[in-house]
Amino acid sequence: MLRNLQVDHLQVSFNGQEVYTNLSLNVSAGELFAVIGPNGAGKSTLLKCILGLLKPQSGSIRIETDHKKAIVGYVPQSRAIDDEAPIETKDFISLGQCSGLLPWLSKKERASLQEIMHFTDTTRFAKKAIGKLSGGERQRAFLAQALVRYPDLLLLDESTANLDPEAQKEMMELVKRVAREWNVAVIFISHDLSLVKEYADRLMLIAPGRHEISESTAILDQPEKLRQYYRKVPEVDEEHAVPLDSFHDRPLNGTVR
Ligand SMILES: Nc1ncnc2c1ncn2[C@@H]1O[C@H](COP(=O)(O)OP(=O)(O)OP(=O)(O)O)[C@@H](O)[C@H]1O
Repeated sequence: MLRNLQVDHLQVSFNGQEVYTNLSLNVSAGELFAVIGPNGAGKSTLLKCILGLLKPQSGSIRIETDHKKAIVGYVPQSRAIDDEAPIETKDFISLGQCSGLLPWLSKKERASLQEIMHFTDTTRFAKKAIGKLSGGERQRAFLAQALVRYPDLLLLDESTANLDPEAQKEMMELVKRVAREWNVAVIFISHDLSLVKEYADRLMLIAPGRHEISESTAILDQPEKLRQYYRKVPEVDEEHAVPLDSFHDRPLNGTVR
């Protein structure tokens, strides 16, 4: 389990252009932390630094867990997949495991694959080619792939951006259960402030040259504050909520963790 993600005094620039000069934050187990801000603010750059894909000019990132090596799951916005890619969804999800494709999985890995596919409701299209899935189904498959190793930290980069409101909410309900029931720390980037208001515990607002952390989502009700970050303030729609029944009864035992 994650004890703490600590980002200290991060400085990142590209070709002499500063993205941030001194960015610090910490996220704890079980928390849903949102990162919001306009295009080009540096949101994805932060996730890339946490994933270790990008080396900051200075600063540090510590992922403290109660075991040896932190496991980080990542769900992208949407990734182009060849329509004809000859890989079934179950094999695609299985690629998130250390051993890769299904035939090589250990008994324990198979059990966790089965559990995660059940939890994410991907079992129903397990045999369908990944390239033939709808946008919503594909995002579920990406989420499942990010979960099969039971991550300590889950990063979502606009992972619900192309989904309809109901599918967005279904995905976020799953993510919330992962956070609360497994004590996983979640950082999610979104341009949908209604979704952020509904799901985030805390958030970071970021724009070129400035950022701040808010301890609650109440800041989203302050247009004058949002105007400091957005040229055009996105709407926060209170009526965004879509009722969901089916996702609350799906068990998530984590027995094979
Ligand atoms: N590899 C790179 N080389 C040069 N510049 C980069 C690179 N990656 C990001 N940038 C620049 O850094 C800034 C922040 O980019 P980033 O992708 O983190 O923004 P973002 O907030 O995620 O934007 P969006 O909401 O559009 O996804 C942008 O000005 C971008 O052009």
